[in-house]
Amino acid sequence: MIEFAQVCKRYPNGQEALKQVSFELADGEMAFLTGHSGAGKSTLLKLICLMERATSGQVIINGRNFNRISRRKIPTVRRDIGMIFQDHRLLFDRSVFDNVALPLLIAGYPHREIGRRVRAALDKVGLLSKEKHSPIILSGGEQQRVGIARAVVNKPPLLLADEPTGNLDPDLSAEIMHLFEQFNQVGVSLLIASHDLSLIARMHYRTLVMKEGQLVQDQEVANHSEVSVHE
Ligand SMILES: Nc1ncnc2c1ncn2[C@@H]1O[C@H](COP(=O)(O)OP(=O)(O)OP(=O)(O)O)[C@@H](O)[C@H]1O
Repeated sequence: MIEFAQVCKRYPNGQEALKQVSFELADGEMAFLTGHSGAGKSTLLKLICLMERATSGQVIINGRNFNRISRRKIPTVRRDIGMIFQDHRLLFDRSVFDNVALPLLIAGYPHREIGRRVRAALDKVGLLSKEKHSPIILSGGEQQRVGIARAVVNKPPLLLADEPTGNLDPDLSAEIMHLFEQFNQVGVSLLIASHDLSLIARMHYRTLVMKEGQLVQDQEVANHSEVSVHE
């Protein structure tokens, strides 16, 4: 699903955010990405959703070489990737329904199909009864769930989350993680960037650790082995 081979990212100001990063995430796998602030987690996710381009190396997502995707094709490619942010980036002057419908409107889905899919997504995150509300009156956890419904509404095979529980208390964070696990159980691949080491430890999933732009540890949970990438 995700393949990084010797990926480097240097921003125009000279900052080297990723240095020779290589890893693979299999179809249907769920993994965490962690590391200190500035380690390169967001940059890595941005390369996967084509918000940024690699300076060198290969980024291959779902069999497609992202180095070769033209600007014109970016919106089409992004439809296969759901993105969840810490600040959820909801439109407060639109209803919950309209926020979740946005990706489908942009993709040109027919009206009736939009209604059906939005309600299915809201049902999955437990917010069907709030479709007419403005997100501004919802709690932080509910707002995050609206963001998740928006990310999954067109059923992408891959979900990326950047600090999805950053503003939430432990119970709400666990709820959001449980939702992610449910998507994973039906075959969705997930890569979740998080600072929350205690939450990650409780979850027992593969964890990629970044430090100063390098992938320094790839901790597989299945066999409890720890692989040090850079000795
Ligand atoms: N658009 C940009 N232009 C220049 N430098 C950038 C840009 N975006 C990020 N950086 C730098 O690249 C490095 C990696 O940043 P990145 O946001 O990927 O880290 P992060 O691990 O996600 O950090 P945090 O946990 O604080 O979000 C940092 O030194 C950051 O200052």
